Amino acid sequence: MPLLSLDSLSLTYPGGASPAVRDVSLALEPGEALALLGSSGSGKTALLRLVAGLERPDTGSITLQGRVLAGPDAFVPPEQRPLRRVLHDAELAAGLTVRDVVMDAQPKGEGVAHARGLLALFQLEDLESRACGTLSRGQRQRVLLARALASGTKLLVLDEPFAGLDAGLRAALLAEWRRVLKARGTAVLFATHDVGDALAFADRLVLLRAGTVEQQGTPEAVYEAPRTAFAAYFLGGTNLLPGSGFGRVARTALGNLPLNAEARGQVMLSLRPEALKLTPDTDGVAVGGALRAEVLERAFRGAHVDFTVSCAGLALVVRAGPASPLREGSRARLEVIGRAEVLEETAG
Ligand SMILES: Nc1ncnc2c1ncn2[C@@H]1O[C@H](COP(=O)(O)OP(=O)(O)OP(=O)(O)O)[C@@H](O)[C@H]1O
Repeated sequence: MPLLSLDSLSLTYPGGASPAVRDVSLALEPGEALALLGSSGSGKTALLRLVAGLERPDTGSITLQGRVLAGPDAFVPPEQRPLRRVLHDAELAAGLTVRDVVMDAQPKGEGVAHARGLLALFQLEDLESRACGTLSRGQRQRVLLARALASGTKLLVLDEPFAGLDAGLRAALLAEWRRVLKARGTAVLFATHDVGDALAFADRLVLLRAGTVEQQGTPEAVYEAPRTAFAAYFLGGTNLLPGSGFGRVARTALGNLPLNAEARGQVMLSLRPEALKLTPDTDGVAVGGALRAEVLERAFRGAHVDFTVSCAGLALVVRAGPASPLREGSRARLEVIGRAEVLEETAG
């Protein structure tokens, strides 16, 4: 049985032109980390507020551990819901020390060793005697997370939990925190607009668009088989390419391409930037299955470079290693080295 289930939830804010949440259904298993992923205004916070009991749904129901928290005939107020939340309005008493905040949130009987373990997890040991009012935003966020986890709750509801944490700390914290949540069997429902955080931290993700579920599944499943162009673009960018499917292959402007699924007739394909390979074309002679291309733009992104190239009448984004010698105006050879993903929609 799922720990938490949302069934056909809808919410329109008073004065709202359109619903913030429309007919959303999802389930969270015990110990699972589920990301609500979406751009600004897609309904992530509204969904978390519904689960926390800070909003009442217009229709639909919310069930936690078999108990209906919200529905046509039920509404459990926020303070009686067996979950911990860290939303944007979360506050910390300015005068309390970091250690006291975490100690106060622990179940009775847990001692200072338990609190220190949590402080260490969130790299707060050096700050344990500091008053909360003197902390930076990122430090406060870590205290809020430690406090939420201290209670031993089975469900955490978190809005942008990693916002305000710098990249190094974020990567270390994400991995370590995930390990601890798994060991404790704590489930997390968290909102993020950051694809990297969702892919790294979540067991499953729910992609939201204008209050509705665009697609849900494991990060791998959604990344490898996006159903729509929106999903493909949101999860890491892509190239859209029309084609004509005949089984596991489609005829396209780039030649016959292998597909991730069966397709017949006109199809729209998503071809990831990493499914394409560029090599410098020094002698102007096309070899093998390579196509001629010209580099229009080069965007250096640290770990990789994104090239926009012109090829076969298309503008394509191709990802390459940071050491690639290609520059704007370079001639190149382009090869397709990965599979194209078949989208459900036929228009881009
Ligand atoms: N109190 C409110 N009154 C009216 N409309 C609201 C209210 N709060 C949010 N909305 C609207 O509901 C929709 C969903 O908002 P929500 O805060 O859930 O988005 P979000 O995905 O969390 O965005 P962000 O990433 O910017 O926080 C938006 O169109 C927003 O303008």
